[in-house]
Amino acid sequence: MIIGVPKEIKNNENRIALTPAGVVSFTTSGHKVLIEKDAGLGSGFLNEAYEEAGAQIIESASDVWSHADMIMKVKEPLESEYGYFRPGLILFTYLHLAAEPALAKALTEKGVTAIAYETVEVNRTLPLLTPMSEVAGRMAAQIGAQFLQKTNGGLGILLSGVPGVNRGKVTIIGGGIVGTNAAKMAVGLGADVTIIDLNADRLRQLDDIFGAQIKTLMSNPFNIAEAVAEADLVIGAVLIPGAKAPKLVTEEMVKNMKPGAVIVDVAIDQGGIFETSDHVTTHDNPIYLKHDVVHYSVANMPGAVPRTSTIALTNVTVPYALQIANKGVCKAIVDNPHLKLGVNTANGEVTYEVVARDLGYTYMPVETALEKELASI
Ligand SMILES: NC(=O)C1=CN([C@@H]2O[C@H](COP(=O)(O)OP(=O)(O)OC[C@H]3O[C@@H](n4cnc5c(N)ncnc54)[C@H](O)[C@@H]3O)[C@@H](O)[C@H]2O)C=CC1
Ligand SMILES: CC(=O)C(=O)O
Repeated sequence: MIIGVPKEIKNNENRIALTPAGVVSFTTSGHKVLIEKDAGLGSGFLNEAYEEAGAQIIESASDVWSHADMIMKVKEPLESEYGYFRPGLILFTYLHLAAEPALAKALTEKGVTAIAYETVEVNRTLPLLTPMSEVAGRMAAQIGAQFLQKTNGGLGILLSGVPGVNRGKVTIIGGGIVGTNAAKMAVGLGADVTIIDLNADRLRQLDDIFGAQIKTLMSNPFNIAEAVAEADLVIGAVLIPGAKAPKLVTEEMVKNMKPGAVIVDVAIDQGGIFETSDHVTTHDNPIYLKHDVVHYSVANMPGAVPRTSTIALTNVTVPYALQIANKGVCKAIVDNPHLKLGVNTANGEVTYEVVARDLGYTYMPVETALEKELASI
């Protein structure tokens, strides 16, 4: 198979979908890898390193897209890339389609087999999302601390406090991978941390991990309103896999926050959990003020720490990509039901149920969408 890796074009997206080590995994299995020139530079990987690993460096994005059987990316394709879509093309990347209706339309109109990293699921865990959630969760506490500084528009609070002065209050909504990693950093910074989740077992696990260093609360509108009003920093970390994020924090709750308090809505890639985080921001211009509250809603937070993130991401994506390359997409998804859950579109159909529901498509199981192809393997 020919695997193509274009340069990421999203604002300040410096990750790349394959490292030179990843290239070696493909070339030793007999595949050909095309890397767009300079695509690895942001992560510290030179063109020469890819060539030494056996890849071919290609000058233009369009040549990478048009010659590859499978495109590996990090972020969802942007509008300027939709023109490269064609029937039968395999796309393996983050998609977050429930928040990207135009992309869903382009993928289905062009018959792309699009496999989303974030919906590959193993025993109710999301192995291809986890490492980036670890990165974004850890960043969320650090970014919150930064924007709480008066000089950055915030309240002027040091999360640790100092002897004789209260610690800053951090409320984390969603206690999964992002939430746990945000809590680790916030506890490390000395903050007063509350984690809210809907899953009582998850709250028990968090209590076991952190003990008296955190408080836990069941997720309901009453508890959320109270914890949000008290907080200096609120981190949004809820996920319902594949689905548009629920708006758990209403505009009224945000109005009750202190002027200069900070919201970091990590869940913005699925649409965000705050009614007021109504648009995505970029690393170039990461914040805006609404009701005097600082909102940070960057959808590619790990793109700012690309060296760490590229290695962490490709550690987990390459084994799945190799299965697709070695077996072809149909045999790979038949053999691996976890990977099958990643397929969001195929042959013009939306094949992930909650994405279809949230975007108003008729859901078609992937076995039905790829019936003919599956019959011939
Ligand atoms: N902005 C960015 O750059 C990045 C964003 N993310 C996003 O962060 C979000 C969280 O991801 P993970 O932590 O990996 O997900 P996860 O699945 O590990 O955790 C989600 C948590 O939300 C909880 N939850 C569900 N409904 C809830 C409710 N109504 N109230 C409170 N809690 C509820 C679940 O019980 C679970 O513990 C996702 O949207 C993910 O795509 C991840 C990485 C980077
Ligand atoms: C998860 C995701 O969308 C990211 O790492 O950018």
